Amino acid sequence: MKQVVIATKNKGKAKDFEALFGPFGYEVVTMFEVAPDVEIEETGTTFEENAILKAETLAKMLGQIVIADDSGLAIDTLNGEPGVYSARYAGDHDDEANMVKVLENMKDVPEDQRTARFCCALAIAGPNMETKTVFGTCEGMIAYEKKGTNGFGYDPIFYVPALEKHMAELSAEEKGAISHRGNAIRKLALQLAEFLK
Ligand SMILES: O=c1[nH]c(=O)c2ncn([C@@H]3O[C@H](COP(=O)(O)OP(=O)(O)OP(=O)(O)O)[C@@H](O)[C@H]3O)c2[nH]1
Ligand SMILES: [Mg+2]
Repeated sequence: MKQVVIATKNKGKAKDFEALFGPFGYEVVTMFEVAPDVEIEETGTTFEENAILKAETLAKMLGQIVIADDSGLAIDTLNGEPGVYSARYAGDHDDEANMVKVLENMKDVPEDQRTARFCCALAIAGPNMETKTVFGTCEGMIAYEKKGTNGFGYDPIFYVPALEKHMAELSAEEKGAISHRGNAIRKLALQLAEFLK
């Protein structure tokens, strides 16, 4: 089976990518398989910078093409927070604490001011090629409470008006059809066949 290497240690992202790449016959390989002891420090101030950092670091180490994802939640009334710090907003990769902090910060915000979007920068890097980035978003609202058990991160508190559901109520396939990650991947689709052959 053809493989695509993703520079991630986030199991939720890996599941999202499996749903997106699986139908095209690609097996998703993550850092858990190819570089479990490697920690890449995310020192960038934008999603793109961090995605490039992760993709180029692992591509150099492995000598092969790698895709990286840097993503997060931008809430309008919080001036774009948690943004690039989404994974470490309250506790380091503590999804529960992160959601509690958002709900607490938003508890007095009326419905029409609860707009937000998920953002995803993907970088693809490898030997003898110029690194390329694409960006995808998904518009929604911050709910007043959690709903659903699928997905990861802030999915239980992210309401998707178009589907009248919280993101965590969607299957991985349904999420991929409308998500920031799915939208970014679709922008990369034309290049992917060429890069990953
Ligand atoms: O509800 C969510 N649904 C999503 O679809 C989603 N995508 C991103 N996020 C949040 O943003 C952080 C990314 O930070 P991030 O790009 O640094 O990734 P990460 O540190 O989790 O893994 P890695 O890929 O860096 O190894 C994640 O941890 C989450 O908190 C999401 N939340
Ligand atoms: Mg990270």
